[in-house]
Amino acid sequence: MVSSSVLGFPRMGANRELKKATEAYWAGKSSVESLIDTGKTLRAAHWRLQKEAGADIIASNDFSFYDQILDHIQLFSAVPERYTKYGLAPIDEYFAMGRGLQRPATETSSAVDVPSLEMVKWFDSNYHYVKPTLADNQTFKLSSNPKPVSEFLEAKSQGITTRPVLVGPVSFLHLGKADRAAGHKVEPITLLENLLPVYEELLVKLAEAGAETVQIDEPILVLDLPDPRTKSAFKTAYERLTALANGPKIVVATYFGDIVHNLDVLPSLTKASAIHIDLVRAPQQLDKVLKAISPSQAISLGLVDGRNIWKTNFQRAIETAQKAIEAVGADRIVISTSSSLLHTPHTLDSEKKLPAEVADWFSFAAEKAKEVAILAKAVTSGIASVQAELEANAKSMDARKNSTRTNDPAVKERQSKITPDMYNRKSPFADRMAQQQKHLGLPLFPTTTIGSFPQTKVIRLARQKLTKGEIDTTEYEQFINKEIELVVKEQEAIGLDVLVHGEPERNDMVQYFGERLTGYVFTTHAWVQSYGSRCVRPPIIVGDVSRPAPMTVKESKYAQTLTKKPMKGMLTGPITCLRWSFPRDDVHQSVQAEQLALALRSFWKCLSTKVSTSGVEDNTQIHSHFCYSEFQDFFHAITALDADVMSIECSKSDAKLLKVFEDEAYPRHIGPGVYDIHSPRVPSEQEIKDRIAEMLQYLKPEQLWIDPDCGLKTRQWPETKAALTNMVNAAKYYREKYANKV
Ligand SMILES: Nc1nc2c(c(=O)[nH]1)N[C@@H](CNc1ccc(C(=O)N[C@@H](CCC(=O)N[C@@H](CCC(=O)N[C@@H](CCC(=O)O)C(=O)O)C(=O)O)C(=O)O)cc1)CN2
Ligand code: MET
Ligand SMILES: [Zn+2]
Repeated sequence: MVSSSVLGFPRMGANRELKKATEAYWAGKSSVESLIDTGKTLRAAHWRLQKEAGADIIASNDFSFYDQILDHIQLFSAVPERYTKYGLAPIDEYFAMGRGLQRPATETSSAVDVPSLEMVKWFDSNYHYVKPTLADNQTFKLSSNPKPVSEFLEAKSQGITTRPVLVGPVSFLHLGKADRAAGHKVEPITLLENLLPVYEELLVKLAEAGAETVQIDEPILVLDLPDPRTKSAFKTAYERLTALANGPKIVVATYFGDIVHNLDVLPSLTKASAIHIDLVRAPQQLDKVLKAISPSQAISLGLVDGRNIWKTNFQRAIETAQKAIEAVGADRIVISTSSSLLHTPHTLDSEKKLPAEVADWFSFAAEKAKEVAILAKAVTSGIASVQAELEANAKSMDARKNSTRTNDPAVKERQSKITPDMYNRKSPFADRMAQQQKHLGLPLFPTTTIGSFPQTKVIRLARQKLTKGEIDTTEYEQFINKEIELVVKEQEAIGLDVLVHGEPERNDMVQYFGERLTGYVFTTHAWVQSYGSRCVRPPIIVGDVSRPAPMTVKESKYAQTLTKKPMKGMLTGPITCLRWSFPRDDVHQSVQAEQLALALRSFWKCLSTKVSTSGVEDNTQIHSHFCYSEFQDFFHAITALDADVMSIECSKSDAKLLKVFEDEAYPRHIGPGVYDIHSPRVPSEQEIKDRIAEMLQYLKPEQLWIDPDCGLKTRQWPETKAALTNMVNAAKYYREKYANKV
C-alpha cells in the first residue's frame, strides 16, 4: 500500500489567528495563557483538517510561535547568554531572540536591552528563519518538557498519531554561525559531537511517547557542500541516530532542490527508513535516487507543490509514482507534499472573489492535503477508485492550458523586440556620478532610508474602507497625500538628505504592483508567513503580464513638490515581483521576469534590473536595494546591475563581509544598513557610530551611504524617529571628522 504524507502545515490559521494572538501578547493586550491556548486550538484544527482530508502521515512539531529554527535553539538550550541572563519567562526569552527586547526597569524587574538574533532567508523562499548563533565550546542540553514530545502527545490525546518533525543536526549547524557579537569564532559543524547526544535523547523520548517514525529535515542536502566535514557529519550523525536501540524509525527529508550532487551521502543514511525528495522542484533526480537508495529503504515522493498554489497535475504525478513503484515496489513508496506546506496559504475555501475559472486551477494547503490522499489512493486501489477526482483534475488542467487568460500575443510581440541597448546605461559610472553630484549636491556620508515609513493602523484602515467602498478614491488619495506630507515633514525635521514619500499607498511592495498589472489575480485571505507574525499575500501570476495602469508616479511627484531635498522614487524590481508572487508553472520564470521588466519599464523608465533601469538620464541616480546579507554570494551579479548606489542589509552580519567590496575594488556607492529594522529596539548613536567605524575599514568614506537595513513599514513612529535621529547624528559625526580629508 502507498501512503500519503504532508511534511508540515501552515500555522497562522485560516484567519491569521496566530498573528493576531502573538501581536496582542507583544502589545500587552492579552495574557500568555491566551496565546498558548490559541496555539493549541490551531494545532488541533490543523491536525483534524489533514486527517479529514485523508492524509495518512501528518506532521507534529511543525507548529511554531515564531520560527521552527528558533524553536530548536531553545529546545537544545543553545540560547546565548545575553538572553538567558535576564531570567525571562521562556516564551519571553524566545521572542527576545526573535525580535529583540528593550524595556525600562520596573519595581519588580531590571531593565532589558538586547537585540534580536539574525534573521535570514529560508533557502530561496520568502520565509525567514532565525539563525542559530553558537559559542566556542557550545554545549547543548535538551530542554525540559521538549516541545516535539509534548506536541506529539497533544495530538495523540486527540486521537491522531503524528510524525514529529525535527530539523536535522547537520542542517541546524550548517544554517548557524559563530556568535561573533560575543566574540566567538567556532565553525558550527565542529560542534556535532556535542549536539548528537541531545538528538539521541530526544529521539528516544519521542519513541517512548509512541512515535513510530520521526521526520528529520536535512534541506542542506540540496546545496553544494564543498566542506568535506559537512558530508562526513552526515555519516557520523546518521550512523548514530539510526542505530539507537530504542529509537524511532527515521525519514530524512530534503526539499527545494535535487540531491544528485550529494548522492555520496546516501550510504550514510542507509538505515533511515525513508528518504524524501522534492520532485516538483527537481523531477529529474528520481531515477538517480531510486538507484542510490538501499533495498530496505522507502522513498517519499514530493509530488504536490509545497511552494506554489497550482493544482497538482494528477496524470503526471501518477505516472511518476507508477514509475517509482515499478522500480522498487508499492510498499516502498510514499506520496507527499514536496516540502512543508508552510509556504502556501491555508485554504481555497476562503476565497470568494476569485474568478471561478481561475479558482479551479488552484490548490492551497487544505486542498493539497486532499491531493496527496487522492494520489496515494489512485496508485493503491487503482484509477477507478478515484475516477471522478481524476476526471475533474484533467478537465481543470485542460481548461487552464486553453484559457485566453494565459496567453497574450501582444506581450510576446513586445518581448521579441528587446534590443541590446535596452540593457545599458548611457555613460560609465564615473561620468554619471559627476553629473549626479552636481545635480544633487549631497554631503559626505549622505543619509537616506529604503522607502517605506510606518504603515500605521490608520493607513490600513483607510485602505480597508476604500476596499469596502466606505470611502471613494478621491477621499483615499487625499488621505494618502496627508500621509506623504507627514512623512516628508518628519524626514526634514530628522535631517535626512535623500527623502522618500514613505509608500503609504502600498499594501505590500509586491502585491501593490501585482494589483496594477494584467496577468495577475489576487486573493482576499491567502496569507503566507514571511517571518514571525508578519505575513504576505502574494499575488498570483496566471498569464502573460502587461499593461500597467498608472501607479506610484503620482505619489512620488507629489512628494517632490513638498521639499527642496532630492526625493527618491521606489519601485519593486521585476525579479522580486516574480519571486515573491506565486509564479506560473507553465512558462519559464525568465520569460515571466522579462515580461515584468517590460511592464514596469513602460510606465517609468527606472528600475532595478537592467532592462528597466536603462534609458535613464545620467544625472538620475539609481539606488538598488537588496535586503539579503549574503551579498558576497552574488557579488558579481549585483556588480553587473551597474546601480549608482546600492543599499544592502548588513547590520546583523559580520562587517568583515564588506571586504569583498575592497578586494574587488568596487567603485560605486554603497549603503550597508547600519541598524536592524525588524526589531522595535532603538539602536543608540554610539552603536551606529561603532558600526560605521567598522564599515570604514573596508569602504572608502566617499562611497559610503548611511541608511537602515530595509524599509520601516513594520515599525511604529516613536522608535522610527528615535532610531533615524541617532543615525543622522552618527552620520554628521563622521561628516565632520572627514571634512576636508577626502
Ligand atoms: N512580499 C513581501 N515580501 C517581503 C517583504 C515585503 O515587504 N513584502 N519584506 C521582507 C520581510 N518580510 C515582510 C513581510 C511582511 C511584512 C508586513 O508588514 N506584512 C503585513 C501585511 C501587509 C499588508 O498586506 N497589509 C495590507 C492589509 C493588512 C491587514 O491585515 N488589514 C486588516 C485591516 C486593517 C488592520 O486591522 O490592520 C484586515 O484585512 O483585516 C494593507 O496594508 O492594506 C503584516 O503581516 O502585518 C513586512 C515584511 C522580505 N520579504
Ligand atoms: C523588503 S525590501 C523593502 C523595500 C521597500 N521599498 C521598503 O522600503 O519597504
Ligand atoms: Zn529590504
